[in-house]
Amino acid sequence: MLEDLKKQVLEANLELPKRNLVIYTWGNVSAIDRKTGLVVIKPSGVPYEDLKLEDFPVLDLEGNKIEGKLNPSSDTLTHLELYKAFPGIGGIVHTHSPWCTIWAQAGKPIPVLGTTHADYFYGEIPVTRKLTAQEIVNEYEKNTGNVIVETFKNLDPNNVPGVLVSGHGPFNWGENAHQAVENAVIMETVARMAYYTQTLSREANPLDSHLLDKHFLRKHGANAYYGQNTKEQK
Ligand SMILES: O=C(CO)[C@@H](O)[C@H](O)COP(=O)(O)O
Repeated sequence: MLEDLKKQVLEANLELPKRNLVIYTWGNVSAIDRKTGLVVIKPSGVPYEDLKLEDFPVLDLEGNKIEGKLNPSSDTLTHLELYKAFPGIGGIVHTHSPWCTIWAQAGKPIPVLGTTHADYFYGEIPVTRKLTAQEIVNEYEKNTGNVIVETFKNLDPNNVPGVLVSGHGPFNWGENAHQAVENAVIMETVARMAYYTQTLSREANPLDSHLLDKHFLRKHGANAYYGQNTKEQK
């Protein structure tokens, strides 16, 4: 089981440079086994081309290292806070992919300007508030996770599988590491499309809520709570 999880996380990490989401050793992917609560994450600072299965640190949700010689990613505590707060997710990815990072640095959420976005994210892609000086100085990575969880207090992370950390970059998640990376690739594409849409037309408006429902629901099923609009449709 743990070996399968390591294989999944290795493959998902190798997708990041392949999909042009990272350069050098930027970014990281992790996954969790919900039965044991064990997390496998990319080792810190290792070039993607040098990653080997035996390199992957294994931790518990409190951050105690169970296995692995190398140090876990510097973003580990952020991943762990998200696994604790979002029980439905099985994999997380963080990158500095350029288009999402541009929106994160501008401190702006990505509006739903088209059906491509609506197929994967039920609403705008939110941006967190900035961390306070205190939150940066003390437990920065843990607080980065906390500010993401705070951003989702009225949002379902299963319906919006990503966020922009203000001044930093994107975090995405999914049922497993592969789906988390797929959501990261899609969010990077949507970020670029939204940037150019707004450049072309300052009047570009967020999608009509019925169209948003239609596109998101037909892909993700009508069981989850999607807000007032969907209830009106029933
Ligand atoms: O967000 C950051 C740095 O700001 C990280 O994503 C690094 O880019 C990768 O760190 P490791 O996972 O190698 O520790």
